[in-house]
Amino acid sequence: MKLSIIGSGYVGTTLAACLADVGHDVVNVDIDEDIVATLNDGEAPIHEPGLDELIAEHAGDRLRATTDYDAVLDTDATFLALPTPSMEDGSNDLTAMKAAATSLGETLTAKDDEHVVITKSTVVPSTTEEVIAPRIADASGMTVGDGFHVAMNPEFLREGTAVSDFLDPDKIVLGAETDTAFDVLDGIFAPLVERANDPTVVKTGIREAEMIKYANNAFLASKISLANELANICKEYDVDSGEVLDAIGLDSRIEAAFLGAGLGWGGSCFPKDVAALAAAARDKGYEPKLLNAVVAVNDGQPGRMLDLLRKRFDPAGKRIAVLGLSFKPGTDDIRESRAILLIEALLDAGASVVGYDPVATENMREQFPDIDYAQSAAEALEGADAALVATDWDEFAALDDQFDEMRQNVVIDGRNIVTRRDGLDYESLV
Ligand SMILES: NC(=O)C1=CN([C@@H]2O[C@H](COP(=O)(O)OP(=O)(O)OC[C@H]3O[C@@H](n4cnc5c(N)ncnc54)[C@H](O)[C@@H]3O)[C@@H](O)[C@H]2O)C=CC1
Ligand SMILES: O=C(O)[C@H]1O[C@H](OP(=O)(O)OP(=O)(O)OC[C@H]2O[C@@H](n3ccc(=O)[nH]c3=O)[C@H](O)[C@@H]2O)[C@H](O)[C@@H](O)[C@@H]1O
Repeated sequence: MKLSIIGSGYVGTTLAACLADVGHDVVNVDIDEDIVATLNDGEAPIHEPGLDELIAEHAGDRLRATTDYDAVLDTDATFLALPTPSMEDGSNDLTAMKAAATSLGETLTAKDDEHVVITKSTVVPSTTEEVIAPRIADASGMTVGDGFHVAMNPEFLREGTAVSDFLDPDKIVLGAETDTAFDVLDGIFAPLVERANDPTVVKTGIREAEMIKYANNAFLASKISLANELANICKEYDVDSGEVLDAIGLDSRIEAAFLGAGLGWGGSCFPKDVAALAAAARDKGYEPKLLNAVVAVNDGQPGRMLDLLRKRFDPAGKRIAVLGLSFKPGTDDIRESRAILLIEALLDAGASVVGYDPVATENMREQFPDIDYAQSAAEALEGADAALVATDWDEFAALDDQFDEMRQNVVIDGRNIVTRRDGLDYESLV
């Protein structure tokens, strides 16, 4: 099939490369000329394992990019993969979605046959039908179900494993209200389903599809916060939380994934999506008590880590190494990284901070240009009074002699990853 994708960030680019790889002709439309040029040069505009290879293979053939919305005219369906960031009150900022819907509608006036518009972005229930569709209709002069159709296909990929998550998903959720829209969705995903490891295809309504995405992320974030709360209680009773969480994860009703206790969840999605779901609930007069608590537990973890440091000494004037700056291992993305909160708190307390991360240093330097950055964990530890471990990069598990170069031997581990050994004043957050 011929497909267009508006927005070429983490999701749009992965979607484009993977849909080209399963045999579709794909064009990416983005307002960012640099991204378009990079894609047309056969390179990935973002860092994701496997993405460079797919783009190099298909660019100029089944995959191309442009800033010109007219490219959608030669396609059967358009995905909207635009950012939906948080506003002050937590609700979605739909500026990009609205702008793209209007541009798309204006373009579709020149299209003779029916077109299907698929929301890929994470949006609260009713957005596709009440915000996106009316804008396309107004700008195109067409009506939903006659000229164009809308659908919703939420995305569950994780950063760092985006390509493999997309090509081998647990489930594919297709939300639509018309047979035409379902037929097009079937045509798009059939080659992927055939190639993947037997994913379940969930066919549902548009609002249900929108909600499934939030429910998925809210559940995962809640699971981590519950693990953190249990681990915090374990710590009060000198109980090994790792053993407890590993054991409960053996229960097939609980399952081991996302029980990793520690500094909590960050990234571009969990914080934004839990906030948007809570705001959407409040908008309808429902106070989301559990979601509020899930956020509160998460927000409390960095402060607990600082308390463990303060138990040793006042950080004012001390040199503190922050190991790990990205929001999780395997990515250079620092959005909502817990390390940011640690660095802010350390600077407020008058400490001098040296940060180290295998790949995220340059991104963090933009946010904190005035702290020190080390080229290696060993360099960060040299002369430091304490080390705070913020991200579970594998290389931190292998640190050993490097700790001997610290001025004081305090190691506070926010991810339970450092190998404990004699000679360290080691304490895990949980
Ligand atoms: N990043 C992730 O891991 C996941 C993100 N999502 C959701 O997918 C959506 C997109 O997220 P990302 O890809 O991370 O965003 P992103 O910020 O990486 O990329 C968005 C792209 O849209 C482009 N853009 C903005 N306005 C435009 C317009 N009017 N016309 C054309 N292009 C425009 C930007 O230049 C940018 O390249 C969000 O709703 C997000 O919540 C869902 C699952 C995973
Ligand atoms: O909606 C999204 O954008 C995506 O959000 C998450 O993906 P992502 O944010 O890339 O990364 P995760 O691996 O889920 O990690 C999120 C945060 O939770 C933390 N985490 C994860 C797992 C765990 O056991 N403990 C824990 O603290 C990580 O350190 C990280 O800060 C979801 O896992 C994806 O399914 C979803 O598509």
